[in-house]
Amino acid sequence: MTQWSTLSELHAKTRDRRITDLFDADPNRAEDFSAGTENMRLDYSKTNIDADTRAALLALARASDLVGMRDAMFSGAPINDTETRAVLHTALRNLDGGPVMVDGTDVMPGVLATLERMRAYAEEVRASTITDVVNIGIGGSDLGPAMAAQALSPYHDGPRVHFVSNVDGADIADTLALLDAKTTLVIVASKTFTTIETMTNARTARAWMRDHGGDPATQFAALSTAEDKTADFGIDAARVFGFEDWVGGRYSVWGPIGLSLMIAIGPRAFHAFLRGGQAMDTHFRHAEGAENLPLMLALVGIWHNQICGHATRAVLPYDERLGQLPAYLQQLEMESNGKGTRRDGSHSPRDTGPVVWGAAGTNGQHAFYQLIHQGTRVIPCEFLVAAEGHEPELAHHHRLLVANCLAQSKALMQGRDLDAARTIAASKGFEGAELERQAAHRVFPGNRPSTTLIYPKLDPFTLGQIIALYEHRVFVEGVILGINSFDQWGVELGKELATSLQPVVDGEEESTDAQDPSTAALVAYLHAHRA
Ligand SMILES: O=P(O)(O)OC[C@H]1O[C@H](O)[C@H](O)[C@@H](O)[C@@H]1O
Repeated sequence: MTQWSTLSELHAKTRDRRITDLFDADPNRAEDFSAGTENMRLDYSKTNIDADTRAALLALARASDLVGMRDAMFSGAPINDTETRAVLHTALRNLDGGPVMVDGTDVMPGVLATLERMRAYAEEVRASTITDVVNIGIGGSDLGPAMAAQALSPYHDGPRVHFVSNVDGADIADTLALLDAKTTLVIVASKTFTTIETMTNARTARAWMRDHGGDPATQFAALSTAEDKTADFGIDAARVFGFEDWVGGRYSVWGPIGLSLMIAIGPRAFHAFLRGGQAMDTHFRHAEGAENLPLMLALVGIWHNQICGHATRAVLPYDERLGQLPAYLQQLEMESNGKGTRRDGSHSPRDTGPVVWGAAGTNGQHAFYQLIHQGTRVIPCEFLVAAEGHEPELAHHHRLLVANCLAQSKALMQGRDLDAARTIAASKGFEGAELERQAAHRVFPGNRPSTTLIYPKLDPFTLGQIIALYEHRVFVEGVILGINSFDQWGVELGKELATSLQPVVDGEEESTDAQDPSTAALVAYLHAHRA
């Protein structure tokens, strides 16, 4: 019997049991079903996982050759095997970890030299008259630094940073409207330096700077693997920060793509951020079985998605400054593991990466938690919360925030039964059939699973740990599912069709028979309704 069928059988046997009964049976459950590093704790005790399930999940990981794949990744083997590339974002934070070989060459001297150039340039910008930095990029060249810049706003002591990603002119127009071209630095962030949204925004920013008294020759920098293309754009090599194709876009915040973050928080804090990522790498490589945080987070994910069949997972940071974490994780998780084809070319026999969504608490409570508590679908929830905030004078806010976070996972687990609902309805003065009807609306099924990641404070080191934790979680899930988590062929078709549709939308080419009738009708509407 395979590990998958063992797990399905365990699920069939245990699906109706209450999580609260597991706590009654094991007074030590909260400890037994938590994993941690020295400063961070992942509590997965409020799930339906028991010792047998966990053992079967760990056996599944072992049978997937997780250790072999993990070692292959860290050692620079070309595990991105549809693009024949190594996967070495971990090298960007391998500050004192020794050589990392790709094709017989140690990449660490180059990584450290680029980091030193970034440091020197960041210091130069921070000491200059630059007041604002605009990072123009999209996808992995935007979501990481934008999320991290918001997460670490208490550490900002440099110029203000802004992020422009959307090709919708509204994005760049609204951003530039606030800025002085003479004191603005534009950073064009694009791994390929061909992405149409980014290049369009970069050209618009360049024209704006010229027209408003700035100097694009000195006030533009570039972050890219394509240094020839940055030269063609007219950016001096002194302000080009390169990286190699073994850094995937959605894994790139640790290197040059993090330059805007480094300018905002300073090289020391950026260094602490890298140290946090490195600490999680060390933990991931050495912590055994159930002690291993990324492994356990991944196995909880596999249990909920592939075994229990819950199609989505909600990421719910009770940390306002992690408000962009769900969007960041949407790319990290869904672009990495949202694939139906396995490494060997076969179709996956089971569902792969789940839909990831969410928003910062407590705001979500007043919007979509209704469905999480009483809807017909079960949505595993992943809570994140810090023991301490950054505003000591507002510690009472933080205590309220934490109380809400803990209350939600407790409510999801415990629910409220019909008797309790009847008591509430009776207290409102309802009687008879109306009492029964009113009570039915006040029942919470409960038994809804959640995890809680708790950490001391959202400082640069901790943020580094959190991001690396999720990166390795995605890696583990990908290995278990047999997926290459490091390519993204699914974004190609839309890009190609956008290129061929552009002249039709522009009106330079007729909409031909090659166009499906729906698209042709939409194009006709566009042409009829624009000035
Ligand atoms: O950094 P760039 O080359 O501009 O790419 C930006 C983004 O666009 C692509 O479509 C990919 O789906 C993303 O993985 C990537 O992060």
